[in-house]
Amino acid sequence: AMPALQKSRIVALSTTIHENTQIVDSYLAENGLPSPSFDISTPPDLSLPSDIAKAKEAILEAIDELQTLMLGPMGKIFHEYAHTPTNLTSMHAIAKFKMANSFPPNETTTVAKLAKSAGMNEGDCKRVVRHVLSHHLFLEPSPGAIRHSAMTQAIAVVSLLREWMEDTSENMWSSAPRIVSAMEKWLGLDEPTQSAYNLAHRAASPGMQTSWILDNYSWDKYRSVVDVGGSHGVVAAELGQKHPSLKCTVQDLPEVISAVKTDVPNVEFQTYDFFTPQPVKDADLYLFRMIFHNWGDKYCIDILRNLIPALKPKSQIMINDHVIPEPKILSAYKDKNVKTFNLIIEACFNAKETDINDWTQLLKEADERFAIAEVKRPEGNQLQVIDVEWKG
Ligand SMILES: C[S@@+](CC[C@H](N)C(=O)[O-])C[C@H]1O[C@@H](n2cnc3c(N)ncnc32)[C@H](O)[C@@H]1O
Repeated sequence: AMPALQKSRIVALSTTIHENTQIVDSYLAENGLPSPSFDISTPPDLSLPSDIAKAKEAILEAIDELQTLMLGPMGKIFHEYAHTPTNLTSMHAIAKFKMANSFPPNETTTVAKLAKSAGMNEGDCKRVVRHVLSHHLFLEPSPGAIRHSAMTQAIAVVSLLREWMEDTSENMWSSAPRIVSAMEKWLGLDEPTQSAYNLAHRAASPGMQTSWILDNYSWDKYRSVVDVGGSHGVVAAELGQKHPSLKCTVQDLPEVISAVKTDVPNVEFQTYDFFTPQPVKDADLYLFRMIFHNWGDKYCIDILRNLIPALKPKSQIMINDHVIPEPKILSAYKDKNVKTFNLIIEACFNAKETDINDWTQLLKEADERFAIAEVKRPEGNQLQVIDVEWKG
């Protein structure tokens, strides 16, 4: 018998792209949504139901691998991998000079006019515009005419996006060139280079939604919850609203608590430094959402030990944070995001992302009575939940 013809990897990938693109396309057509383009008719964010989002993920994963294979080893390094710093330079300029905000979405401008309203040197402006045009930020419908693309419009409309771009370029990536020197110089040291850096706005980014923990816990069985480092009450506000009988306390540093604007129903805000003993005794649940990843091990241990005097037998501790998945669980495409974040937090805080073995070790080192009851990995969410029970 003839051996079955084996599809090569690149053809298998192109088939994945083809089939899943059809799924996404039919969904958009059936729901009267615009087909993605660079035009400003494309909204800043397209939310898809989970089965369609899965097809989209499959496309992106396959494209990523196919692109790497087609570039080849040297091509990948020269023409893709090494380009990141240049992208950051133009991202910095776009955000800093508010270039996307300097003319309205429906108008056409020129480099000269854009430079003037953004307060830039014309030559610099031209170089930045040329670079970002190659990434579909701005469009050039005819030579010299500059219009908004879907991307620059998103930057203009979503002010948090522009702020995030500026913040990332200035505060995070500015330390990138020094990470390797630091690795060389301070082998394994735990000190944060910067503490209490408020990343609360990241809570809104895709994959970090609060909805999973809100919807998948029987909150009604608790009477009191303390959200340690709870910022402006991202989680507590919703808890207080949905479960009025629950007593919610949000704790954070004075500068964060004093900026809490509105009166949030059923939520009490309290100034507290988590490197000092926990003042709220005997709560049913202590929540730590995106707290530990900012700190090196010895600081995490300190935070945990400061909780002990407040705990009663069977107190619950919920850790909602990044847990590095076991090798091979994520696709290379998703893994890139996780590992990038890992380098960012090393750059900013000298902290590390931890896998489940590291978490187990860390809790044990803090105190043998911290017992992991369950680890949950909500689908489509970058944050996992580690349920810990106090065996005191
Ligand atoms: C990444 S944010 C997480 C905020 C919130 N838990 C969430 O899930 O969106 C870290 C929070 O820890 C707070 N924080 C930093 N150092 C602290 C300290 N020593 N005591 C209490 N809170 C602190 C920060 O102000 C910030 O609100």
